[in-house]
Amino acid sequence: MWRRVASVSHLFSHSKSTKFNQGGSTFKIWETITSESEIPTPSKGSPFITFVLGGPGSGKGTQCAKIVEAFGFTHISAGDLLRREIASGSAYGSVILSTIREGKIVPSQVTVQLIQKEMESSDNYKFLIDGFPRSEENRKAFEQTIGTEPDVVLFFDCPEQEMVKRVLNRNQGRVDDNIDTIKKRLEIFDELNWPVINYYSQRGKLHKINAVGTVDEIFEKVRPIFAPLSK
Ligand SMILES: Nc1ncnc2c1ncn2[C@@H]1O[C@H](COP(=O)(O)OP(=O)(O)O)[C@@H](O)[C@H]1O
Ligand SMILES: Nc1ccn([C@H]2C[C@H](O)[C@@H](COP(=O)(O)OP(=O)(O)O)O2)c(=O)n1
Ligand SMILES: [Mg+2]
Repeated sequence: MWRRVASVSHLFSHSKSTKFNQGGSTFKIWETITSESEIPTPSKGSPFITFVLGGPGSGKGTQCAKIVEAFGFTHISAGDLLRREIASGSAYGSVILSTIREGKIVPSQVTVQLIQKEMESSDNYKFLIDGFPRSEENRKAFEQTIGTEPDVVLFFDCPEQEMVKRVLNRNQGRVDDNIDTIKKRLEIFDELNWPVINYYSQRGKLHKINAVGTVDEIFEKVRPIFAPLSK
């Protein structure tokens, strides 16, 4: 079991918006991306954290379900937590809903606090954090609040055309699964996610996976990454 001692209940009351400052650069430095990083050995005294990155419809959630089944992780989907917050009628629900509908990113303080609550209430120590961090602001807020970096970062690399096709066929009644919002989400992904991908690539933590193929074919590329872990 993993529990963090410090409280972050101050986050909402002290939260302030932070402007993204990417300077227009997209950091598409493929040469630095490795898929052969060694994964550290997990220990039950500290959390073992995997971030799962990829554009909308790249198959993050689908592959997370397979990883949970095979390797016993707890799946924390940032998008699911935000949708749950909307459905619960929380004070932040309407802001979260309009942000998601516009294809934008919810302020990091909100998302990180929801993730932290999930981690703290889990008896597991192996976490898959899906759809997070989506920006450098997300990444830094997690590090500052949780006080740790991920052990492994997966990046599902999928062509835009394929992502659009999958999202339009997803059929889960999501407010952001329509062509207008998808276009905005892809633009924001391109602008804000690449710096995060580049950051973890440089730190030797990134595993880039070609996300085209059947679900099982893709999982066979994921499996060896976690093979050193037992369930
Ligand atoms: N390899 C795949 N090939 C075709 N469709 C897929 C594949 N993986 C997932 N899907 C489908 O594409 C849609 C998006 O997948 P999902 O896992 O929700 O992606 P993400 O979480 O990255 O947005 C879902 O309807 C899912 O069933
Ligand atoms: N770190 C995050 C994750 C999701 N969100 C918001 C914005 C995203 O477009 C929506 C949906 O995210 P989700 O991960 O469920 O979306 P996909 O599975 O990639 O299609 O939630 C966010 O603001 N910050
Ligand atoms: Mg998803």
